[in-house]
Amino acid sequence: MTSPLVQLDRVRFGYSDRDILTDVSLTVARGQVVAIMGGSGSGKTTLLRLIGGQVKAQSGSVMVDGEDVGMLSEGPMYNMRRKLGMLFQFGALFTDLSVYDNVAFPLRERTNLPETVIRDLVLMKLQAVGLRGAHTLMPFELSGGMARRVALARAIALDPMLMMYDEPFTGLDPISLSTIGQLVRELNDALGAASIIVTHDVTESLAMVDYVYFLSGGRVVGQGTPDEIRASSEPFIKQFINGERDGPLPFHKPAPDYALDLGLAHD
Ligand SMILES: Nc1ncnc2c1ncn2[C@@H]1O[C@H](COP(=O)(O)OP(=O)(O)OP(=O)(O)O)[C@@H](O)[C@H]1O
Repeated sequence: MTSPLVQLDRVRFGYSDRDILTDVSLTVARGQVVAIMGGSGSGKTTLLRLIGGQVKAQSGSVMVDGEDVGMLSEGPMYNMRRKLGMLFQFGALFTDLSVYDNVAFPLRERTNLPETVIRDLVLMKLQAVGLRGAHTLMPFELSGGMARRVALARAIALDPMLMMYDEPFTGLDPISLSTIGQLVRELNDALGAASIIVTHDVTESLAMVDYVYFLSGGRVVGQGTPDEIRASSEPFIKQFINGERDGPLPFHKPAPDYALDLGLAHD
């Protein structure tokens, strides 16, 4: 059996004295699309940053394509990052560059390919997201959904082996949202890559991912295939799936007594 493309083993990470992830283990196999879900501030984006090598685990290991990301020196780290594609919620396009030049940007920055080859690659990537016909447009001429698709074409320009998406569905109308969801799946399969999606969008992601991890309190508190997740009786997973405001994940952050805080309490 080949080793997983991404493997986190008992990872602990915190900012200064505050632990964000206390003990996280997960794997992403080649070909898989995996969703990471969890409440706000549960450390989902931090997890992507650990995989991308922007931050280092304080204990445990983060392996990507057989390499321990926390141990890489500058050169090997650069080479590893070159194999990653990232698309963030506000991964804005360069507003003064055309759609074409936005997608060409990483190819010009990171390769020595001649312009004729870059042209073919840009048009192929735009074709893959259905926007070859929009290559002369400027970002201000695009709808939100189109802009997201161009950003997606730019993120896959270098044929990454691992795509990471942070809230790719946020702020999109239902049609654009499902288009992006299907594209994430199609591009993953066409590239022979693996993809990790951080999302709150349960319905959309269960329709297109292979596996889901739920994060809470610095740990993985639930995991499974979409069918297993839908059938789960775990209170945390049910709260998430049903969009219940209160449950194991409390709506209220711990706070002083309300009446006391409002100055209404009497002795
Ligand atoms: N650079 C930083 N320095 C200190 N604390 C940080 C830093 N970045 C994030 N945090 C804190 O770490 C915690 C986890 O943040 P993270 O962005 O990983 O959560 P998240 O699950 O992605 O949240 P959301 O769904 O709200 O985006 C948050 O409480 C956040 O305030």
